[in-house]
Amino acid sequence: METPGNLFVVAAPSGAGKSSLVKALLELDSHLSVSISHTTRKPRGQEQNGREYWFVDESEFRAMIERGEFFEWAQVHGNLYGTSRKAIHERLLRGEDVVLEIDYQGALQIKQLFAYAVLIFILPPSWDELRQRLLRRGEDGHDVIEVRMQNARVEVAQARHFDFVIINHLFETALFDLKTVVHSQRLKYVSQCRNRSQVFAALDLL
Ligand SMILES: Nc1ncnc2c1ncn2[C@@H]1O[C@H](COP(=O)(O)OP(=O)(O)OP(=O)(O)O)[C@@H](O)[C@H]1O
Ligand SMILES: Nc1nc2c(ncn2[C@@H]2O[C@H](COP(=O)(O)O)[C@@H](O)[C@H]2O)c(=O)[nH]1
Repeated sequence: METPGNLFVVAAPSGAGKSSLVKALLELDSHLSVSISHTTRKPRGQEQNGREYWFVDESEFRAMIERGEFFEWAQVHGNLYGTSRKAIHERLLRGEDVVLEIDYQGALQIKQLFAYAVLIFILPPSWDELRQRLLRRGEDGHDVIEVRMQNARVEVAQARHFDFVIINHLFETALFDLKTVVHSQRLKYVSQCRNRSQVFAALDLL
């Protein structure tokens, strides 16, 4: 069996720029792929089923929970989101590196399962800039933005549980920081291999 690939988890308050950073990272790094989550949220304008998310209704999502199909799931901003086993298990087993773009609750669940996962938290430079980014993105209405701004206070307080914190002020600087974290983890990879296979064996994932 290959040694399981690296698992990177990127979390941030909504609007801090994690999707933009991960997208730019994927364009630079062909060894990395992103996990597609399931959500009960309705698709935004250009979003497509199976590209940004697998969009499902609540009964389907809850049936997946019952069947134990998620590595992690959480309620975020009033909707359900989860990472299915199917989304990442095979790829990790093939030794591929995978990045999850999920909230802090999911990130902490993943760390419990995969101790070697690298948790990265993206911070906005200020509350004001966070609100401006949500407004400029133009995808969410006023009420949704207010909920996300309130939740951001709770989310940012969790940054201390993460392995790395990156401030996304200048986009190119933050992208450089993210690339550096990914590369440094790959350098550590060899010493962790045995431990990693043991984690997979303990979870009956082999
Ligand atoms: N460094 C930056 N400076 C200015 N604008 C930025 C920066 N990074 C991202 N943005 C912009 O901020 C907006 C929010 O970014 P993005 O959608 O990537 O956030 P997110 O954290 O993934 O949010 P969500 O969790 O809601 O998906 C986008 O319009 C993006 O272009
Ligand atoms: N715990 C999980 N959180 C997830 C997952 N996929 C996305 N998310 C987080 O939800 C919010 C809102 O996302 P949006 O696309 O509606 O703006 C954001 O923090 C995402 O990171 C998941 O599978 N599990």
